[in-house]
Amino acid sequence: MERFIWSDLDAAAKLAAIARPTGISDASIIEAVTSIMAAVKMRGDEAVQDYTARFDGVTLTDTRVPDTDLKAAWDALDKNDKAALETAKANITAFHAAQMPDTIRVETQPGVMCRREPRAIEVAGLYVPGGTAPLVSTTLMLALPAKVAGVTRRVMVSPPGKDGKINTAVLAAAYLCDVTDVFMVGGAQAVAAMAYGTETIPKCDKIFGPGNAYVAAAKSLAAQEPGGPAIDLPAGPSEAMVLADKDANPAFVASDLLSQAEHDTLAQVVCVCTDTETADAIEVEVLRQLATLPRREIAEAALKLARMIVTDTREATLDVVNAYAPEHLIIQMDDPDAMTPNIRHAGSIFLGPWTPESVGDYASGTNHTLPTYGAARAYSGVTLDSFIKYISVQELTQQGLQNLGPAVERLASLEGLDAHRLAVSLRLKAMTS
Ligand SMILES: NC(=O)c1ccc[n+]([C@@H]2O[C@H](COP(=O)([O-])OP(=O)(O)OC[C@H]3O[C@@H](n4cnc5c(N)ncnc54)[C@H](O)[C@@H]3O)[C@@H](O)[C@H]2O)c1
Ligand SMILES: N[C@H](CO)Cc1c[nH]c[nH+]1
Ligand SMILES: [Zn+2]
Repeated sequence: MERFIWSDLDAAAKLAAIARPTGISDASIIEAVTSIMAAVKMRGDEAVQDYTARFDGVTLTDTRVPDTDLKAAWDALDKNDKAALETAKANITAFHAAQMPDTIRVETQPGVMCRREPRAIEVAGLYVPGGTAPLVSTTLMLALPAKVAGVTRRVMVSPPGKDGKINTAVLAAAYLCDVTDVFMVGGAQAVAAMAYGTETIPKCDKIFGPGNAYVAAAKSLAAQEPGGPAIDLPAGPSEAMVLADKDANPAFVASDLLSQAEHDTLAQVVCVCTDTETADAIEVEVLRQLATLPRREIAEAALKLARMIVTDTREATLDVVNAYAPEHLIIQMDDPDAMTPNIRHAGSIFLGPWTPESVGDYASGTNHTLPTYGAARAYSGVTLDSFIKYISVQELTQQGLQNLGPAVERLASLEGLDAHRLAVSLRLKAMTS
């Protein structure tokens, strides 16, 4: 891991020390994704099939997964796997159901009643990654809140494997979470299909979910289209920042760093440590654990982008966090929760030695679809609210319009919009005639 002593760095060197990998925003990725999206817009399913053959290596004439396959996948699942999925489902459902918003009602002044009513999105497109690992858990993280929110149509896409099928455990999870439609499509072509609609894949109102650099680029391009879908958030290759002090367990810290490094060659992991000896021990542990991992080639590539930043105070440590805005922030320091109020930017926080990052990835109840690449400065991860929008409603009594009308007439006049003013004036006049 490249090492930096924070207090030795000037402002520019600090920014360089916490720079994101450039590969994610490569012009070549944007160019490739732009042409995939244009082709799917023009040629629909035919283009989706061409790209599936090119990128996933399978020729599919029908991408829809029949409902009977979802049930069969669930029935065939090992009972311990079923139990684990059910535990995750219960916790994720409980945490997201508690986020259900109520109608807000305010009488802003006498006779002027305003309210805000929640409504679920009608058609949600859920992207479940499957390029290098079948992310069974992402099915739960997207489909459960969508169902709790009341989304009518919950459309899931995921890339097919070399056998021309979606991984069975992903299909079983789709059954458990009551997904309404499943299609075997991945990458930018899947996002394009949900953005524009094809002969078989419905056009979605909003597209959700994480993915690699191609998926993330496709979502952001789709959101820029006039009349295009909304998107949840920029959720690209995974990131973790672990904060450690002299008492942190180096093996625990290393395991959290590696758990995100193994996701993608473009994943970035950063350790911020207040003690040089502990930093050394963490690096030794990273190499020791790395050697045991089946996905060590991916993790090894990601570790080339990794950073070890040595700070001398808790305040300096917090400065690094807020400047980086990590997707995951794991705090293995004394009194970790005392740091939370001073953290302005992070997707999800994991406090103390007994909270490995993996619990949030799978089953604590929080959502693992989280903002990457510094987007935590402005975005939250997926919540129940991501599947909900709000309609505002107002109703005035006669007295209400008498009270408020004169202000509205003045404001309309200030803007030179006389029809607006008249809509009030003629009603006020009607009250007195
Ligand atoms: N931020 C989050 O909340 C979060 C959560 C889970 C996973 N992730 C990230 O999701 C990603 C999953 O990536 P993945 O690759 O395993 O699966 P994926 O499903 O995101 O991507 C696979 C697809 O990428 C496309 N693709 C691959 N190479 C291509 C190329 N050269 N040109 C065009 N398209 C190409 C293919 O269509 C393939 O089907 C990882 O980066 C992981 O870190 C992020
Ligand atoms: N760490 C990922 C979010 O960046 C989520 C995930 C799914 N499976 C394992 N991990
Ligand atoms: Zn993970």
